Amino acid sequence: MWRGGSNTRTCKRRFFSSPTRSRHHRPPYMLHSRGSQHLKAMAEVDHLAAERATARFDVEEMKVAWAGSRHAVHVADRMARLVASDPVFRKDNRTMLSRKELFKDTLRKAAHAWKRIVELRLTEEEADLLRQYVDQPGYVDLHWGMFVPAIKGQGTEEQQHKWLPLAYKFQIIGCYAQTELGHGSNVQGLETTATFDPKTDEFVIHSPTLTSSKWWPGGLGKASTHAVVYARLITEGKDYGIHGFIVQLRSLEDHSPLPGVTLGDIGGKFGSGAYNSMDNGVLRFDHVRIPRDQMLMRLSQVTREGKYVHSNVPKQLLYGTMVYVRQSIVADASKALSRAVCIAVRYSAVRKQFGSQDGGPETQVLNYKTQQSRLFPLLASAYAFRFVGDWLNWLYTDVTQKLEAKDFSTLQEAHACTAGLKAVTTSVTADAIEECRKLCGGHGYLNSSGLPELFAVYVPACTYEGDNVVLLLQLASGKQPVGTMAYMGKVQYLMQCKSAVSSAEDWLNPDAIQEAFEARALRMAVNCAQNISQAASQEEAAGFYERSPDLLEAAVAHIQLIIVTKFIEKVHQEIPGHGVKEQLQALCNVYALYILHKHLGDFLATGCITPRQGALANEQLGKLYAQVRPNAVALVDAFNYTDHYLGSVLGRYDGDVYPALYEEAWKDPLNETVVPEGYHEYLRPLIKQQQLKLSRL
Ligand SMILES: CCCCCCCC/C=C\CCCCCCCCCC(=O)SCCNC(=O)CCNC(=O)[C@H](O)C(C)(C)COP(=O)(O)OP(=O)(O)OC[C@H]1O[C@@H](n2cnc3c(N)ncnc32)[C@H](O)[C@@H]1OP(=O)(O)O
Ligand SMILES: Cc1cc2nc3c(=O)[nH]c(=O)nc-3n(C[C@H](O)[C@H](O)[C@H](O)COP(=O)(O)OP(=O)(O)OC[C@H]3O[C@@H](n4cnc5c(N)ncnc54)[C@H](O)[C@@H]3O)c2cc1C
Repeated sequence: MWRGGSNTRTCKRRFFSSPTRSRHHRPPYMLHSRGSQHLKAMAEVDHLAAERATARFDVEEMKVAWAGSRHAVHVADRMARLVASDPVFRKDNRTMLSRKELFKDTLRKAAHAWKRIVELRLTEEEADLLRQYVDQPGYVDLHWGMFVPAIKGQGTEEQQHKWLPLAYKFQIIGCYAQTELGHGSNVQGLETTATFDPKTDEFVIHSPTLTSSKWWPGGLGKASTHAVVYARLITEGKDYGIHGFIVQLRSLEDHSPLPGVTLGDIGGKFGSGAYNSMDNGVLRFDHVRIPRDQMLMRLSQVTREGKYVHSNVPKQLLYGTMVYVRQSIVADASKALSRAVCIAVRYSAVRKQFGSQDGGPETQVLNYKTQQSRLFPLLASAYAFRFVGDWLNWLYTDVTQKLEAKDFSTLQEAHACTAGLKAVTTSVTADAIEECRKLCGGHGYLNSSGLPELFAVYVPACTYEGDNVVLLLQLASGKQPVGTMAYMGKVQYLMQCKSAVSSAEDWLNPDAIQEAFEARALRMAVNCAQNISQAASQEEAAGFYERSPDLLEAAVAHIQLIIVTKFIEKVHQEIPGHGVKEQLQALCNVYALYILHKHLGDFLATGCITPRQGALANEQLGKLYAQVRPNAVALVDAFNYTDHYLGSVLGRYDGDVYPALYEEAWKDPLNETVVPEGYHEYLRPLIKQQQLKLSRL
């Protein structure tokens, strides 16, 4: 939800309380009852009906393909409607609230969501969806998304037994306090200390410097009572590096900070509304004592005597919570992207410009080839990210099960894939939301389009949970040709193969696409490896550093190959529903050929394809856009988003955009009075002064 709070208060103030408000200042259609009846009648018209009629596939079945199962469609539908119909979850003035009002509104919504979850005895799946549709970043995201998973992943059974029930019932509220003012990406560089005191069997948590202040954790600033704090473990005079500790921050009686704890909010963030609903916080410790058993001890322990014992597991398991969150961020990318694309496609079908010579209808902007070539790749990317997200979720579940059985063989692959996919999908999505804003012309810049706030909320995903560049470099440092890197085992073939494409249609062959993408990714990786060894005769690290810009591009090529591969695999599956498979096939081809066209330099420079084959790919892309065009609106309908969730007058399901835009404008606080505040102080004297000057001439 992008906006929040009750609309009643603003309406009353707007229409009945203002002494300076003129009746004639209302929108014309609100002046008499006939006007509003007319508006109602208009609202019943589906302005996009003609678009929906041209779809060549079964939209209901596409909803199933998008959601993953019939059950998933059904549950999502119920939860979305539950939220949309509840006045507490209204979100039509969020960008106009002050920071304090917005934060209080977030607390209110979170409390109400919890009440509904308990009253309706919702399952975990339903509760997650309900929170998703409430759609306002807040402390609960970190409580459920990071605090609980950190305890589950890094706590012993006893610790889980003690802390999880408290967290599940909201008897405590937790956040994830890792990043510090001086260090975020470099986790090993964190400065907060946890020194074991064997005399009292406690850890002393301390912030030795200003730069060691915890800085950024969501939910920390005002809401959390507890945190999982990452600190350097020091025992018997030795520093054992970063470990997690459960630390109580605030009183459970009156919410005041506990002795030795200094904490607050770090201040306003990018955009109005947006992520300002979240209380990202600052936290300092002055020798705060916690019992020894509040160190998360699944991976390593400190004994009563102060001895450090490390279980026989990779130390990177400490980063497990981040891997978990990165895979959910990939799933989320397709949601954010599909929302923006849904708005832009529907509005582009409604919006008309030019094309009429004789006063007849103008052209829908969706019919312009340039609009299609900017928009349809984003539509295809939304589907591509959805399916690769499903696969990543499978990979994560698989690695988790293996870890339970002490099999760590796929840990590195899971880290590389989550890091790389998180980086690529969030960067593309952030850029795509901005592109959708431009695709909606001037109206896209209005808050009521929903796009500015969607962008402002989404864009930090490129930074949080690992800066995208840092994560891509992690991927680039991967060494073994296993899992998704297995194609590297075909090095001899892929280094010399030549694409057999000789016509535009040949690019519809998934094998041709797959081979071109594999050869490009492999050749870029091999080029990097060769350049690294040439750049640094003595040390590999120096060469890696020197060639890191090229490594980034090679990492992106590898991730794009994974996305294309998983889309192709999806389309190969049995997919029920008239025309559904064909549409997905077309979108898969759009995605792959668009990437090929956009990165043509890579494909040509590595000699995977010829310039002529590149031109044929572009020719085929144009044909695919024409194939997508009649299905575009139905393809975004398949996302199954309610108007409430979309939060956009431009993306309304019925396409009745103009009355909605007009009505929204009048809700702005500036329109509460006809004559603005400040007129008598600043405008009138100015005008009068000028008039006086003129009269003297
Ligand atoms: C919460 C739910 C979210 C859902 C998302 C929905 C979004 C919806 C929008 C709004 C809703 C609001 C919700 C928003 C939530 C925001 C949450 C944000 C929370 C945070 O940001 S928490 C802080 C995150 N911080 C980071 O990510 C830091 C990044 N840095 C690192 O990860 C590491 O420091 C590093 C990986 C870059 C380097 O680590 P280091 O120990 O120095 O390691 P290296 O020497 O480079 O590598 C050593 C070795 O380890 C391997 N390795 C590294 N990491 C991992 C890992 N995670 N798993 C496994 N293995 C790992 C590495 O490859 C090396 O291996 P090798 O030796 O080469 O074999
Ligand atoms: C909205 C939001 C919510 C957050 N929530 C939380 C939370 O709940 N809990 C928490 O602990 N943290 C949280 N964070 C912090 C977040 O995880 C960090 O900001 C993130 O990991 C990036 O680290 P940094 O800020 O130190 O960036 P820096 O590492 O300082 O990055 C600055 C620049 O340096 C570049 N750079 C850094 N290292 C390298 C390198 N090795 N090679 C090349 N370039 C490099 C980066 O690409 C970037 O351009 C949040 C951040 C935001 C914005």
